[in-house]
Amino acid sequence: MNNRSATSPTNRDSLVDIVIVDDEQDFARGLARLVSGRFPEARVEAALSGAEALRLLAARKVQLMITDLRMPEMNGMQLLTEALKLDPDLSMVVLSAYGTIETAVEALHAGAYDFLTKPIEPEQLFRVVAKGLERSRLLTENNRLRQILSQQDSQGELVGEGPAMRTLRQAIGAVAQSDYTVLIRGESGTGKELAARLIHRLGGRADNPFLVVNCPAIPENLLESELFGHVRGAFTGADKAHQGLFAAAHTGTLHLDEIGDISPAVQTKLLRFLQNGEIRPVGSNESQSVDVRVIASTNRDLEASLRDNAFREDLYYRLNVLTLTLPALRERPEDIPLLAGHFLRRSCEEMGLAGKEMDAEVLQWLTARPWPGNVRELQSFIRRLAVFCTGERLDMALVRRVLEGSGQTDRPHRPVHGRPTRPMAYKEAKAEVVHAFTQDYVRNLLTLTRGNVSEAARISGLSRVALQKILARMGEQAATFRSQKGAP
Ligand SMILES: Nc1ncnc2c1ncn2[C@@H]1O[C@H](COP(=O)(O)OP(=O)(O)OP(=O)(O)O)[C@@H](O)[C@H]1O
Repeated sequence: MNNRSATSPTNRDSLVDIVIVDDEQDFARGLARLVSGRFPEARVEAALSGAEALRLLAARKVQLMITDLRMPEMNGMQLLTEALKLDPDLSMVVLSAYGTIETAVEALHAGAYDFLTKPIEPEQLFRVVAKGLERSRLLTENNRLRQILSQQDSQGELVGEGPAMRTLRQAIGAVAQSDYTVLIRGESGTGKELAARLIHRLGGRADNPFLVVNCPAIPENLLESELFGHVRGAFTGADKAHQGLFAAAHTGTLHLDEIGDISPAVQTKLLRFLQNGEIRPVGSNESQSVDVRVIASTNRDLEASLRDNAFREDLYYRLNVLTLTLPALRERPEDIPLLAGHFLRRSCEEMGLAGKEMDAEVLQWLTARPWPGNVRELQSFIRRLAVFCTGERLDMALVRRVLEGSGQTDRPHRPVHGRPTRPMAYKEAKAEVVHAFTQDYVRNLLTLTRGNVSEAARISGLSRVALQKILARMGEQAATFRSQKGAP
């Protein structure tokens, strides 16, 4: 019997499935009719044996199964066990005419969701079915969220199908098979950390720790003890011994991000580790061996640092065993549509929104932009578009709104002429010019200081906080400027 509800076939995916299992045909059909009358959104089927119920279950997603306990061949308890093996999320309700409360409790222990006793009282039946369907809806929602999270975990994928990305993926695969030190080079936001994670994940250390240290983010005098640890009393305030990141990454991988920024003292210690696999905690006379693969990355011109004696040559050669260079996004514009689509899908999933589409014009515009902040900048721009898009399509009007909101324009470069762009009130005109001047000034200053906000604050006489606020209004990050060429 197939008690379809009135829902049209095109809506079948939104139907919920309920199966009623009883060897008494009339009873099973009667119950199915009763449930289907009350729950028109459900497709209710009767199965006359445990085997038939399992076949239905194997063929499609069933939300709720109501089964009699006493049946020939496979009884209700056996069906319960087998059904939950096939689908642990299934809401199983057992029915018993003869059972005592013990049988019901036994069924609950075996994983049944609820039980009902014969003769069935319709209101009680409807309550149990409604609760079971709600449970099933929540489990489905949970699974959806879990899936999104696991996709985020495996965000590992380096998106891009152009020749540069293909070559890079091959190189990553090859490098992952070895255990040598790797140096990843590339401008800020090109995916160096992503590449480092991928090397770790594809290599023999995948099940062991992967730790990342952003070297410039840790004050210079603390970096040494953060990396190598310290003994108690090593310096003022060291009232406890501290295990460093090298020890914590033992058997795994340590990603040293922005290696070009480390002090000479840390360079020396790092070199010692790369030469003999030993570290010495600050304040200790004893070295200890650790098994760590180092993946270093930098957006700096290390060769220039060598010439300026800011970076040790011997360390440079130790690090430079295997080098990967990540291309800037403007060098591989062919990947922009794919990346944009990928980030749009992910943003919509993260915000629980239905999928959105991008107008061809928007894709063209995105592809023509220079993206000085590389993939990171593209990613945050697409996120902003997704947040502000109220409909299903991302069009150029939305792009312009989002740009205006962050004080940018859709023209790639806007020269400041010191005069307003259209007839307007004095106050408004002045605000526009000041706004444009501030943006150009801050961009210029950060380019010159290579993204160093403290130095930019010192030169400009603005506070760091004020500078950060201006940057936030511009939708920029200081890191974006680290890789750009500037004087000196
Ligand atoms: N090819 C890519 N595919 C998908 N996402 C990417 C890709 N490249 C970069 N991303 C994303 O862009 C963001 C920036 O990447 P990542 O942090 O790896 O860059 P980076 O080069 O290490 O930057 P920085 O030098 O500033 O530390 C991350 O969210 C990352 O997931």
